[in-house]
Amino acid sequence: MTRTPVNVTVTGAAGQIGYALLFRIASGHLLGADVPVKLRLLEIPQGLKAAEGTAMELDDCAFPLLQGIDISDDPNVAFDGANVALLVGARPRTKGMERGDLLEANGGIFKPQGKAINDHAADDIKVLVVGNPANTNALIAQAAAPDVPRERFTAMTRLDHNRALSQLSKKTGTPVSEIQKLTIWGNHSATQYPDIFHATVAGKNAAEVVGDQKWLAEDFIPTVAKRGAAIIEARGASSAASAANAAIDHVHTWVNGTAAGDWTSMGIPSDGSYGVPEGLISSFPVTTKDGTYEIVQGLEINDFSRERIDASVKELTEEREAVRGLGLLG
Ligand SMILES: NC(=O)c1ccc[n+]([C@@H]2O[C@H](COP(=O)([O-])OP(=O)(O)OC[C@H]3O[C@@H](n4cnc5c(N)ncnc54)[C@H](O)[C@@H]3O)[C@@H](O)[C@H]2O)c1
Ligand SMILES: O=C(O)C[C@H](O)C(=O)O
Repeated sequence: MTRTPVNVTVTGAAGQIGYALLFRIASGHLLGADVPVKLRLLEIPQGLKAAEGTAMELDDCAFPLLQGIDISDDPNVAFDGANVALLVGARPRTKGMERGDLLEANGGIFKPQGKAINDHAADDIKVLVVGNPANTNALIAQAAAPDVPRERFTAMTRLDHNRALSQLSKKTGTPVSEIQKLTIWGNHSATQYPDIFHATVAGKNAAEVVGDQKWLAEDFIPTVAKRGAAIIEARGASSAASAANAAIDHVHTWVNGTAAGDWTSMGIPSDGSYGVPEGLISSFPVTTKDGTYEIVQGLEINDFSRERIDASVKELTEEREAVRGLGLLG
């Protein structure tokens, strides 16, 4: 193994997603079975001891690809030389907290982290924001990193994409491996729109195979969009292993490419495609190749889809206005 190790920074490393994520990164699932990695773990001071415990366990796995683990509570150290950054740590919403308070609290995390990425990360840095509200946190970090190409800041909607695949698989009795071209549009929130109109199930149009608009509107879309809340209700904690799995999928696809004839969903800065205001970090159908991505163009958007995409984009626009009002975008 002669390759230079890839530096992967993970924030919130001592949290539950961090615990589900780090072992898979170290075993080669993020970047590939032949790519050595160095882990940089960022935590707040209270989280450092638990992060050290996780690092001890990582050592005890003797992963051949893992070439070092550094732990810090200083973003300038943790992002130094980072090639991939997974921003997982965020301020959760607590009782009595208004949406504006949540955005402001997260601004206090993602603005300095964006600046540290700007000042210290490697030139090829790729950023995935997982911590909620993921799309707007990504926007805040991006705004604080003017020297980094803006398309390197992405937000995670791959968990929603995977949830949609699984629901459609169950409904149609088709393995997920035979479902392609699903799309999540908009925000990683209850307003997101999982779109099956362009999807195929064993090569046939998914909406036609399902043939049940009522199921689509009243079952599929709310089940996918509210799945995060349903998991919290059932587990007493938000999704962790599935979120970590989706983060692995997101970066792996970004770096290694989408399969021919398929696409994935990523929260990315809009270029104005499909009427999504330029600059919003919104989920789109994308293809990836050689570490870059492109929005799938030319899809026909019917009225049913248009209404739902617009509703989610409206929410994103309001979030952007709120953080702009808090001075977090400049
Ligand atoms: N986008 C998605 O699909 C998706 C899915 C699931 C969860 N999430 C979000 O991911 C985030 C993390 O979830 P979790 O279950 O791991 O939470 P958690 O509370 O178990 O862990 C969060 C960790 O982040 C750390 N942290 C807080 N502020 C930090 C900072 N400034 N720098 C570094 N670390 C910091 C905390 O100490 C904690 O260890 C939450 O915001 C959650 O809502 C997103
Ligand atoms: O943490 C949450 O609020 C839910 C999470 O974003 C999820 O989709 O599982």
